[in-house]
Amino acid sequence: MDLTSRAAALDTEHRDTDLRHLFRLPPGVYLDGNSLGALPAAVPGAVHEVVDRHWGQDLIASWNRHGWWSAPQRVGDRIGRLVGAAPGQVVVGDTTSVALFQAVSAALTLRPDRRAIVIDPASFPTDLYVVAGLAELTGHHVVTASPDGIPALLDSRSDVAVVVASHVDFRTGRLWDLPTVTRAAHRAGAITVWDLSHSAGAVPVELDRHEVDLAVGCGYKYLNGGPGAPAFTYVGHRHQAGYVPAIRAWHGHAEPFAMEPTHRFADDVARARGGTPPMLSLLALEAALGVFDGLDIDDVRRRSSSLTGFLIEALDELAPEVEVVTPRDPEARGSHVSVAHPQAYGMSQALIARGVTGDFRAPDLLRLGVGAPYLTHRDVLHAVRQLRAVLDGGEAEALDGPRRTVT
Ligand SMILES: Cc1ncc(COP(=O)(O)O)c(C=O)c1O
Ligand SMILES: Nc1c(O)cccc1C(=O)C[C@H](N)C(=O)O
Repeated sequence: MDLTSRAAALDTEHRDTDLRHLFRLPPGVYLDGNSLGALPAAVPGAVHEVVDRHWGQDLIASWNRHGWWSAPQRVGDRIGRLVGAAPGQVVVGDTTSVALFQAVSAALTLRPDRRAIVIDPASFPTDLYVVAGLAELTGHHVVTASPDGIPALLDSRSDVAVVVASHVDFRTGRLWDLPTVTRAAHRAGAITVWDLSHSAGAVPVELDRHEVDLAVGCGYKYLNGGPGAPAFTYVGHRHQAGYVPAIRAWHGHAEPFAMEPTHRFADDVARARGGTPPMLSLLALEAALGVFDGLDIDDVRRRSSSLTGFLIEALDELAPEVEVVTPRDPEARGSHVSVAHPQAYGMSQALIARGVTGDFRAPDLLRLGVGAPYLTHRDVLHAVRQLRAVLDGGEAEALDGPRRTVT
């Protein structure tokens, strides 16, 4: 079957999970949902309501009347369903960087006699920076290891307090073996902190089932919460009593309105709350999560695997000169596909000019993110055909100048 017919057949096979009607999509093909997810159609109205009625009319009463106060945990539970966390273990509020700082700092206090933090050196830079800064502050030392090397490393040392790793590598799209790394960490007596930014809303995580300790993740990628949407933090039930993050803010106090001069942690996951959350963004995220109502994360995953698999197939057939660096094994792949090419920057720019938005990651990667609910196999094929045209027309070479991109 040719690629056009395959795309049509696969779109028919996956028609139940085609949720494009729930999004506002501009013309073209958007392959950057792993950086900023598309706009769910319900969000503009919800934000208007929050600004106009909650803020504009009801003002301060909205904290109770419109459930502002309970939103971090209410929205957290909705994200929890997507990452395999039973209610009462997820809160939403800070940026991912701050959430990670808080989670790692709390993990260190759970293992006070250990001096090492292990982190994947290929982590998203903010994770490396946060961990390095925290280690400097506390006198811990940082040891780097790729997730597939972490179990062996842990078997050889007894000083590791925390293991920090991303479930999906933001460059290659490699999906790491979370259960194996988590089990190895537990054997070694260490706490795991997973960054789920590139898996939440795209890949099943099953946090409770795998007894993950702590996790954080972005709200604006596959969860489609919008630019600057707050991040989430997961604190497994068994760690809640001992969860003591470095920044003790008043929304995490046992009795915030007692206005006591000293901090006392709430005795549930509310203790992971920070200061006042960004309410407009938080409620935009809540509206965006409506896309997943009635949908199981396994349904999203099936669609995503089919789309990324077909994307690789089309690249192999139509653009064999680019090197697919993302695993071909669907079990080892997140929801984006990256290709390496010396002119990847020019390719990304030429594709954008043709209405296909992916992104460039230095030094030589073109990343194609698949927000499965709003993409079709036809879209994916169109994108690869545009890439073929870019290569044939020498467009990548022409545009491969200074790399000024911010995305
Ligand atoms: C794995 C990972 N962690 C964290 C972040 C970002 O953190 P923040 O929301 O603080 O900018 C990103 C993307 O920007 C990411 O890909
Ligand atoms: N968070 C971003 C931002 O504030 C500006 C530009 C891009 C981003 C991203 O999300 C990048 C993304 N985490 C990545 O995987 O590269």
